[in-house]
Amino acid sequence: MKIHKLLYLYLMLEKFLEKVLVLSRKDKVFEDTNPIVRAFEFNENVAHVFDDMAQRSIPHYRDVQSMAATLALTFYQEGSRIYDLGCSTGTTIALLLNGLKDHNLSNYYIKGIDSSAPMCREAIEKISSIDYEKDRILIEEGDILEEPIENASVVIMNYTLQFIDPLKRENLIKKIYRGLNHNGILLVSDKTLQSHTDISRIFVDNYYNLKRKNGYSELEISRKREALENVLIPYPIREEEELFRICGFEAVDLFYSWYNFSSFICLKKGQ
Ligand SMILES: C[S@@+](CC[C@H](N)C(=O)[O-])C[C@H]1O[C@@H](n2cnc3c(N)ncnc32)[C@H](O)[C@@H]1O
Ligand SMILES: O=C(O)C(=O)C[C@]1(C(=O)O)C=C[C@@H](O)C=C1
Repeated sequence: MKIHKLLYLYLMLEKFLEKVLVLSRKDKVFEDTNPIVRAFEFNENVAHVFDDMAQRSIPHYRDVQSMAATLALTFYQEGSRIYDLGCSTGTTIALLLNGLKDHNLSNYYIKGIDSSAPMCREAIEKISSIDYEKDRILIEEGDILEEPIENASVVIMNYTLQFIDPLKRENLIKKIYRGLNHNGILLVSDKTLQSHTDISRIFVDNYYNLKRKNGYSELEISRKREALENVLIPYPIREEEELFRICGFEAVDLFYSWYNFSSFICLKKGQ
């Protein structure tokens, strides 16, 4: 066989394998071919397809990630720690790492914490393809309610606070406030409620339209809604802002908002 024919076959095979890999990582957790999930969990099945799930279920996921990384780099203090609480597959950490490298910052320490072992494995695999000093990043399987926060200039908690027992949220935010250096920030993204139920309903309708547009069926949408009941507990935006304020943050603002999803920046002011 001629060499160019062999090369062509090789390229076709590579494309085919790429497609198989992408398809195997497609979120089918709530499809009718799979057993019903009663209560949503970040288990092996979810971790394996989480990147696809997040991109198709979280509005403007990539934009929020990149805005959070930009803000983190703006407030990062040389020699301090950056925490990613509920780091899942390490997407934010990978972005941060690339940003720190672009800015020639080398004296950093990043800690990603997640209570799901399969998520931690995915995160470790994702960042393994990036060149960095190994002792500058730690991905730890642990409970963010238990883990200490120390010498932090940036704490990121994207789409994680919504999964924490509401009775434990205040202590967690107070602990983060105490662990932050002055002029440090907490970035939080969550699904939120509006101040009036009529408006909340319309925003949720728009959210489900986005899921339909992103390829989820009615069955997948309703199965996931049921599985998330009492697992993901959203707060009204004003209440979430108030929570950050009563825990000490002197300045609280939105850095991103899309119908029923909001991203907050909370600043611990200087002395
Ligand atoms: C929606 S995902 C977060 C997504 C991720 N931050 C991102 O932006 O791609 C929520 C994560 O929080 C983790 N989680 C939930 N409760 C936790 C806890 N108490 N301690 C640590 N991780 C927790 C879950 O295992 C899950 O990986
Ligand atoms: O509320 C929903 O239906 C979602 O799918 C949202 C959401 C989230 O915001 O974390 C829930 C679980 C997954 O982690 C991805 C997206």
